[in-house]
Amino acid sequence: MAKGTLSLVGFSNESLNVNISSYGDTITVNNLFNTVKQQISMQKFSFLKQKLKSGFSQLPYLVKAFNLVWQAAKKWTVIWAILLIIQGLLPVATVYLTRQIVDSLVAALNVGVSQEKVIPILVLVALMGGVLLLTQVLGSFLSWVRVVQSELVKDYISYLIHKKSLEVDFAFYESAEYYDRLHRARQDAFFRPTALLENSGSLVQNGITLIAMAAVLTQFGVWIPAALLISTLPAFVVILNYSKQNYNWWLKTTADERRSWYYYYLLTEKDSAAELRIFELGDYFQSAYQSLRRKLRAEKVNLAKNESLANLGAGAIALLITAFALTWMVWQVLQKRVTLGDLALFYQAFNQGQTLMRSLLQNLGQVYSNMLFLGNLFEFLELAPQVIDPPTPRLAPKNLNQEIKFENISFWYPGSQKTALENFNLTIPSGKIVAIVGANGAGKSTLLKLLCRLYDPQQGKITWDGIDLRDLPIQNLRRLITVLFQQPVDYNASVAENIALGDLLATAKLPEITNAAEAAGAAEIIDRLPENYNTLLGKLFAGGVELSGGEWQRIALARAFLRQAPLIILDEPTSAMDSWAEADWLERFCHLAKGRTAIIITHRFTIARRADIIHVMSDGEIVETGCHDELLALGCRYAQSWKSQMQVN
Ligand SMILES: Nc1ncnc2c1ncn2[C@@H]1O[C@H](COP(=O)(O)OP(=O)(O)OP(=O)(O)O)[C@@H](O)[C@H]1O
Repeated sequence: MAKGTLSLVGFSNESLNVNISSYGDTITVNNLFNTVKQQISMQKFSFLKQKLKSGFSQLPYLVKAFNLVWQAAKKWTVIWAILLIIQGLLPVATVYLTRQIVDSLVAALNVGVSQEKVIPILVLVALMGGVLLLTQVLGSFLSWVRVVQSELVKDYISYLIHKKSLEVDFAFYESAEYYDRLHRARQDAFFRPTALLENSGSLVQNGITLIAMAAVLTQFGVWIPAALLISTLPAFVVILNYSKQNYNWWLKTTADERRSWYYYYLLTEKDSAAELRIFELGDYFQSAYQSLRRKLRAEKVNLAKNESLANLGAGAIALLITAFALTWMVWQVLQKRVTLGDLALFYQAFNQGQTLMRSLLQNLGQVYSNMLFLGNLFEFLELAPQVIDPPTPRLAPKNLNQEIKFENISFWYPGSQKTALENFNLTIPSGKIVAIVGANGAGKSTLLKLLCRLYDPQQGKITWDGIDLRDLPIQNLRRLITVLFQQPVDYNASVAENIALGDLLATAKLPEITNAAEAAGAAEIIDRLPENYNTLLGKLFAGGVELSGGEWQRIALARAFLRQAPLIILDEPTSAMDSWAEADWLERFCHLAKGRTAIIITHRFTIARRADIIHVMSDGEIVETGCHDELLALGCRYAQSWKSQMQVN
């Protein structure tokens, strides 16, 4: 086939002529432009539609934000709205009074100054003074109202964020996405709703003043309010554009921002202070922080520079239009078509109108920007947990009478490819001490998390005396269990409070607290403290006393023991204890656990040997079961590990 060349030989608005030379024909593509134009306008239209759609999609947040502010500060919001309306009308009064004063002065000067003429002028001046004073007074009152309102809103938002943080699944805390969301939700959330309200308020207030000013200006020509509007449009486009750009930048940099916070935390907190010194990691993390900040700062500064330049351009256009309108008005005065009072009124009204228009558009831009940011807060507040109460819960048992059963459980952590437990079966008989031993990563702690319903298994079920755990109200189930976690929390509070936190429902008295401390082997440690049970623990607050790892562990054990739950789960309860303390503790524990069911997850065979039943776990499966002697006789994993631990000891 001959190769053809394609050349453009001419075009008009309506048609395009294309010559395909090898065929010697000139093909006129009639109405091609029309089609292209249509397509462009369609594209423009759909772009505009998209913009409007994305703008409108933020609108529900406006309603939600108002609702949030309303819930937080009803009375103050009403006062605020009334003040705004009054403040919106006051500038118009000022402009009118200015005209009256100038015109009365000109008239008085023309006919000669007399008492008759001066008194009304003085009244007008006094009125003007009154209006200005009222503006000041209302302004001050309004700023106070805003402070009250925003403090109430801040606290209400904290409440909502805390409530949601407690409500979401435990799994959320293990995803970076959750932290990004939380970071975004709380970073600006405290001031955005009030800012949104303030912007909307100013929008209304400025709107009222502007409409009144526009009405005043219309008497000099309809084109003047139109010129006002046009002069500020470029600024509006700049505001909208940069609000979106700033927001997108903020979204994009959340992970980097969080990482910089993390470095900041490592550099300033106690948890990392020792390692940073010993391994000389200070400079390393400081330079990591600085380089991240440099990158973020450069991007932010660049964005701000472009915004300033765009604002400068928009300001220049506004200035040109103002100059034109003023020149026209001066010309009108010279032509004696308007009075000097009119010129004063015009100047004031146009000037104020332009400032108002700019701030009105700025308000609109800020409303838009605040809505974008608030979207994150509302998205966060809408996170729905998966581990929830059943629609028709079963009556929660008071005790464990028969057994807990893991039946064909398969479980993998959200986002993980590897199954932590596969087709897993286990029975925990009531009233027994059951030890679970096994290598790191065998799945021991996972059992604990499933039992407390921090997660639900993907397959199979766990039953409590035959009742599926998912059929019980979560809170009731958790009240049946007391847990000592592998890394318990060291609360910076008094010893008594640290222990009492184990069961707030029981409002524990000192005798119960001391009993729990005795059982955990913590009583002697507490007796040595300066104020015994009233001693403040931790170094976060003045006067606090620091404990060793093992001492903290015993306080946490006491907290777990305080809760009179039928099931006790202990995850590595003696990992921070010396062997003497461990033997002593074990004695007490076996006594305390009598009549209750206990699951002890441990690497220490000295603990495991005291259990009624020992399960050996490996790779998410139970590989051996029996009491200590039976497992030794079996001569497999347990027996080998026992021997090697005994040799080491
Ligand atoms: N939050 C998590 N997300 C993804 N995988 C996890 C998570 N927690 C644990 N795993 C994985 O699940 C498996 C079982 O972990 P688990 O913590 O139950 O082990 P373990 O027997 O308690 O170990 P250790 O004795 O070290 O405490 C491991 O392979 C671990 O890597």
